[in-house]
Amino acid sequence: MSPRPKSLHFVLAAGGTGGHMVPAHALGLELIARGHRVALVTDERGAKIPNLFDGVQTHVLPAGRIAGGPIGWAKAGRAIWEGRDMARRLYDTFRPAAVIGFGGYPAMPAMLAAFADKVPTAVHEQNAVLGRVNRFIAGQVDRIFTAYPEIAKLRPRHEGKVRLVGNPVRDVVLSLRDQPFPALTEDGVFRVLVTGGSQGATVLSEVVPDGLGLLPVNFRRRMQVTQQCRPEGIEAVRARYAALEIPADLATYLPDLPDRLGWAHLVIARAGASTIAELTVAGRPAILVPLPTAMDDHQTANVRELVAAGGARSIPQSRFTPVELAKQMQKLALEPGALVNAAARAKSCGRPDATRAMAEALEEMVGLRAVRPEEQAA
Ligand SMILES: CC(=O)N[C@H]1[C@@H](OP(=O)(O)OP(=O)(O)OC[C@H]2O[C@@H](n3ccc(=O)[nH]c3=O)[C@H](O)[C@@H]2O)O[C@H](CO)[C@@H](O)[C@@H]1O
Repeated sequence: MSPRPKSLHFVLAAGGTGGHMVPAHALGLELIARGHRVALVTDERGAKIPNLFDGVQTHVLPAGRIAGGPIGWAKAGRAIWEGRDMARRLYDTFRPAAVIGFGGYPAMPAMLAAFADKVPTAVHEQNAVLGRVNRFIAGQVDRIFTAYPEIAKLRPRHEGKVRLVGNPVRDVVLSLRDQPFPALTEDGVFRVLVTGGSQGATVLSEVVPDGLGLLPVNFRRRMQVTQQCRPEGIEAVRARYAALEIPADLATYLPDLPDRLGWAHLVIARAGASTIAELTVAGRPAILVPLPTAMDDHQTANVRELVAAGGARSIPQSRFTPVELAKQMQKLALEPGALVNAAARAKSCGRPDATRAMAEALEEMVGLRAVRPEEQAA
């Protein structure tokens, strides 16, 4: 056991989607539990996500999106510069030992300020493809934490600073790992969780109810659905499930999603990085529909490992129809043993140690603890 490190300050900088904020939050709690102090830098959206970072000092920075031609770039440049100055003022008083970026545009000014102030830096890449902001600053940071091994292969020149840790998930998701897969009986309830990531997904509202409606009636009668819907589609989804007589609990956001995950026999979802991390930590089989417009098609890249392991099926959005969904559900849910087998395979892809590994590597980076020999070899 290494000696207890002294308390330091860490700044976490994350764009405002759940995909960036959830792993930042998990790391933040771990650092606080280890006796450190944490400040969060994000945008307006990130500061409003319910139940995250309550009690942690939060700073909203202007963040420019690099898009829209020369006028857009000039506007973005001004916002980033202004954000960088604000971050430097924060660092003057907060004195961070390191600044850790989780991607997204608000991370950019925080990282630029850290470079200017010569504060040690790290980024965490949740996806199987390096995101735009992370790619831009990869050459300058001290560590690149990744969730997928592909990143080191794609960027050989950064290999020495890449650490494969996985995606940090909430403790309540971690606790699901020790629980058995929910009992499945031929006449028992079959529970389905449908989620489109932190912003929801219209295509799931349009296709899933009709797809479930095509399943054999004796199976449909046993089904219970929890579905996260976009607000504009929620009433149509409610009406469709009522017509199909499938009990469905609908919400635009599920703050208790981890409990619902523990409850579910099958998940139908987008392929955001945290969703996949949660499925693999908990060990839940899934049918995934990667978002086709995700930057560099990163959601398609995210599903590869899990699909190859047999823990999920992936359907490209262009082929995601009620008939295709029903077909895949029959294979996964109605063939004896297939679901439990897929659950075990999903679990084999989990990296439940991500948060602790990342916190330890950060402490090592700022010189608080020695690297153990087995870590050096990893
Ligand atoms: C639309 C988009 O660009 N999505 C990107 C965004 O993630 P996005 O936020 O869409 O999706 P993720 O799957 O990564 O994360 C969603 C998180 O929100 C939580 N959740 C979701 C719905 C809900 O009702 N309740 C709830 O708690 C999930 O449990 C999960 O922890 O960043 C990820 C990480 O860079 C990327 O992989 C995604 O492609």
